[in-house]
Amino acid sequence: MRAYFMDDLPGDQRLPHDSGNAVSDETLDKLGILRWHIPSDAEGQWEEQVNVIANERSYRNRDICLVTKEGMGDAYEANLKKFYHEHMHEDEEIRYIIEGGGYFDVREHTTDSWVRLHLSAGDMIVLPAGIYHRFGLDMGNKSRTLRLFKDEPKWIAYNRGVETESNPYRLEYVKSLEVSA
Ligand SMILES: CSCCC(=O)/C(O)=C/O
Ligand SMILES: [Fe+2]
Repeated sequence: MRAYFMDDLPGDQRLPHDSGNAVSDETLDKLGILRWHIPSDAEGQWEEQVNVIANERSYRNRDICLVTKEGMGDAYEANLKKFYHEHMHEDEEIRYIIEGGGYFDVREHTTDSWVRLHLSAGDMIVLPAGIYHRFGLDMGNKSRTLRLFKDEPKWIAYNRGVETESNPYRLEYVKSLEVSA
């Protein structure tokens, strides 16, 4: 996984948009982002390692999300738009990339700039509840991603806005940033 500040220049969102400023592990830790690399081998041994993390962190449910034109059919364009719209969730966003790749962009709170996390096969991340983020494909146009959940699989996105600013999970996340500052 590579982490860097985005350049915010116009152009295809699937391009790297790399400003050349890398983001340190310390910054990612402060943002509350957990990350691992577990090589995605054909024998499926990766799943055993993912299961260890899932058990430790009580992730009881899972599904696979295939983000491709073929996988999503008529819903493809609408889903891509939805995923790339800045939002937060009331649960952690736990993702393991089985195949392909993509960008998880997260907001760095002190500057409100986008930090781009470029994930490829074998990368696993946990985004904390309440963090503003978005997801987009890279130029490979494909991601097969394992999604883990503490409870039943669900996907509820709260788009950034006045109302979401007072969401209790957002407030709790903002408070956690103050404590770690
Ligand atoms: C690659 S998983 C689909 C995108 C998603 O679940 C999400 O919440 C993006 O922020
Ligand atoms: Fe999300």
